[in-house]
Amino acid sequence: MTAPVLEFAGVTAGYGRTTVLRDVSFAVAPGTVTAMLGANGAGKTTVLRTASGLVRPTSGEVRIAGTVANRRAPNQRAKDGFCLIPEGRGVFRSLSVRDNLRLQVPPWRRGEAVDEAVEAFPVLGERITQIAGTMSGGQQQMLALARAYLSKPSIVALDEVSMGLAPKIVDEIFASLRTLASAGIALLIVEQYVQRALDLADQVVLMDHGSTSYVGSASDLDEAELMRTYLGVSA
Ligand SMILES: Nc1ncnc2c1ncn2[C@@H]1O[C@H](COP(=O)(O)OP(=O)(O)OP(=O)(O)O)[C@@H](O)[C@H]1O
Repeated sequence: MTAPVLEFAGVTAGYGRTTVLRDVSFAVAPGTVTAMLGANGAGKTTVLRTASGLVRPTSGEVRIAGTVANRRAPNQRAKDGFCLIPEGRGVFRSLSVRDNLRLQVPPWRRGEAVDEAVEAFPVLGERITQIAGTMSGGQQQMLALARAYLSKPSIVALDEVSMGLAPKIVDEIFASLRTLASAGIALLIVEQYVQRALDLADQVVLMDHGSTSYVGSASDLDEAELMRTYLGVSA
């Protein structure tokens, strides 16, 4: 069987003396979409930061492509196939769209990279010479997704990519996420639009006060469990 692209095995982690994640375990299979949901402060961003190497576990293991990654630095994890798109994007704001795309790939791929990205993300084709920082938030987000697409990672983790965007733009972002998924890239999505995330997801991880309260298929998810996690009420 192929190893999960990302796996947490009993991970406990936090900031300084503050423990945020407690005994978190889940796995993302290659080419699948996982939605990580939970109330504000439940620890979702901390999971992504721990996966990317910005936060180190105090116990448990983070594995990327079947190899223990606890001691691997963020740039090494990127080489191992893990790509994080943080809240607030990840584009070079002072460079053009074209240069943002070209810089994402090694020199010998630069010629084809722009065409490849524009084919998958046509919106960028109309703006290829525009300075990234002058584009709208949604367009910049699309550029960040296109950059991720070009680096051909095995998994892209996304933190609230639709934050603050108009609904029509959010639709476009979700269409782009489908493009990534259909290219065989696994996704780990932290998203405030719960229903949209569920529509895309194969698996759901529910976070509740730093622990998982549900890890399983999206279709088996009990609505009462979801309500409990978000609202702290028993339905
Ligand atoms: N740098 C930090 N130092 C100390 N505590 C932090 C730090 N960042 C986050 N925390 C704490 O960790 C807990 C989990 O935060 P985290 O951002 O992971 O949650 P979240 O589920 O992503 O929430 P939200 O949906 O509000 O972004 C919170 O109690 C938060 O205050």
